Amino acid sequence: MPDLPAGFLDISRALPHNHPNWPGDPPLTITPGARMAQGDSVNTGVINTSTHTATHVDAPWHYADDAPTLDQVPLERYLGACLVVHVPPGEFVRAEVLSGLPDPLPPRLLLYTGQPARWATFPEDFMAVDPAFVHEAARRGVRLIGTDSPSVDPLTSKTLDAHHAFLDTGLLIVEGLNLSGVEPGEYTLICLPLPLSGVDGAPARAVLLPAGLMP
Ligand SMILES: N[C@@H](CC(=O)c1ccccc1NC=O)C(=O)O
Ligand SMILES: [Zn+2]
Ligand SMILES: [Zn+2]
Repeated sequence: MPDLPAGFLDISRALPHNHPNWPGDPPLTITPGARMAQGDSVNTGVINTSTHTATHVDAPWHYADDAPTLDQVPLERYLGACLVVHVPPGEFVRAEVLSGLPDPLPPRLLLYTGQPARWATFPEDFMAVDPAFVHEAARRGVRLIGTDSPSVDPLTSKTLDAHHAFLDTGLLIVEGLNLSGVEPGEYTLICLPLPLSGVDGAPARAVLLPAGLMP
């Protein structure tokens, strides 16, 4: 029984107990609740997670105290035409990656930087995004950028220059995608953050559909 209909791709990271998170953030935990084996009428569980676990979206409030929380971001921003781009190795995703790509670009850009499908430990060595890339993508019509990295800024950044470029341009961020095995090209993105209110972001289930299946 296939997980998804033909042509659909799950680009979400699996969420096992103790999934590693950003240094200082607790890992995802899934702990038992009720157990039928102990006489309860049902089995239940309790999930404890960072808003930034694995595949997740950042609301602008994550990086600006006067910016929208997740419930204030229209869901349609996470749904529709996108372009998956394979990025050459390096420390930062640079604007040169966009040369040779269509102008205007599709409204959503998903960056595959080579991150594996599973993080056994937190990937401290990941590609961040150069703020100039964000500005050039915005100039060419992009409204959302997703990455397989756990952040658009380097692990040790205190100034969060990339996040602030997203704030300045109004682009949205998806981090921790699982783009391993996804061919470059045009698709339709369905990215559904948990409907939490008053938060800085949320874990999301993201899939790709063949291009054109949605307006
Ligand atoms: N995925 C997050 C990582 C992050 O910034 C973060 C996550 C949890 C706790 C602290 C964080 N950042 C800096 O302290 C992000 O880049 O948006
Ligand atoms: Zn994040
Ligand atoms: Zn972020």
